[in-house]
Amino acid sequence: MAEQKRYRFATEVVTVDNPDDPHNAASVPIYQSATFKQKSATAGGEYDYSRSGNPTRTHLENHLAKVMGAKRALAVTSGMGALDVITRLVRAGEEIIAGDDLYGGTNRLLSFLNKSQNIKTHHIDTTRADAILPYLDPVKTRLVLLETPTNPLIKIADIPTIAQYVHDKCPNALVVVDNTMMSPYLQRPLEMGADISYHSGTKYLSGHHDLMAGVIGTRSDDVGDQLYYVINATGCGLGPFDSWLLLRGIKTLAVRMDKQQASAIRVCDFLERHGFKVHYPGSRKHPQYELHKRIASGPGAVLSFETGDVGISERIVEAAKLWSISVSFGCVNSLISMPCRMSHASIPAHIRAERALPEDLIRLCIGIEDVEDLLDDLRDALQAAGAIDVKA
Ligand SMILES: Cc1ncc(COP(=O)(O)O)c(C=O)c1O
Ligand SMILES: N[C@@H](CCSC[C@H](N)C(=O)O)C(=O)O
Repeated sequence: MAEQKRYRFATEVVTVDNPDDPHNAASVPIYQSATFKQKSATAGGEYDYSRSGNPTRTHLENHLAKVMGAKRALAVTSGMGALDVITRLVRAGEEIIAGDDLYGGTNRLLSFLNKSQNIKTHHIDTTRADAILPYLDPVKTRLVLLETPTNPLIKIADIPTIAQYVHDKCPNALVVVDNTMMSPYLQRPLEMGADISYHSGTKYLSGHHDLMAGVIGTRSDDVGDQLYYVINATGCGLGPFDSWLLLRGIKTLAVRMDKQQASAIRVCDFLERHGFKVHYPGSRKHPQYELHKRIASGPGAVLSFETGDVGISERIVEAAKLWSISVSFGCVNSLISMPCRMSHASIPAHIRAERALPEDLIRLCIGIEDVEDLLDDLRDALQAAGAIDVKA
């Protein structure tokens, strides 16, 4: 059979294959059904029960596998659900290695696994690839979990080098990359040696903050089967309506990201010109600017910055009008937040301090509004909070 022609990402992501539809529906239908009838007691079809599989979810998963460059993709009810499924491949007594800057909910799940199942996580500085070497144990290490860029300090991990170290020393360990902040449009962990790449589909993949979803991609059939087993056993597969919404949302990923990223570069430049310390891999001042450029095709649209004073940061966030005060990112609307008070509040204050997470940090998620309006609103908020003097 002739090989199917592959197109560039922006074409592949908007082209959802649906060749078997009896009516040639242009949009994949929502199979809003819990059960599927059988022809006889013994002749089961492809689907019997939506926990085990649903045609809308299958379409989504096939499409995700294509755009992620995965052998198999699986869709579940949230990003945390995705990590829960992945960590169920770890047994009591085995170990995880993860970053020391990472999403608060991820930190919470790793702490829970430590307390409830004796699965210890070593938190290391993932900006230095060789920092992992002393912790790699061929018997104990089961998962190496990387966020890059990290949430919220936007630190970069060298995925290919770390994956090489792990696979050389620990053949049974899986390298897992949380690719939420970049999306498969900008960064492709499975092509750089990661075994599993996962996303909070709540963010860029869907793009509109109208659903919760988690997405897991793997380049191994065996790992895919193990993950599917957990999803069916625990019942966290994504429902048909949310699968449809995600399938619809993902079609515009490339255009959204191009626009959001272009505006984020402007916002970063604006903040740096006003003297703020900005964390953004699109800035030449970012200590890992070159590394990020090697492993990703763009800096994305999330940045954080420091003001030097928690009170000033609170005033900035509260003075913004166009930027909604909200957790999450990846939405078409622009968001502003204080991670230590919001998305990362579940990390105990003393651990935030140990890991040097600045309490005054403000995180911005840049949406698709007119960038001049975003800059005007940010300028007004900074001015109202006394963080800049535009007349000076
Ligand atoms: C980097 C990152 N990974 C995973 C998650 C978890 O995703 P969800 O909220 O969809 O469970 C989040 C945020 O929630 C996140 O910021
Ligand atoms: N109350 C939630 C907070 C979710 S934060 C969502 C997102 N990942 C972000 O970084 O903003 C919780 O406790 O999990």
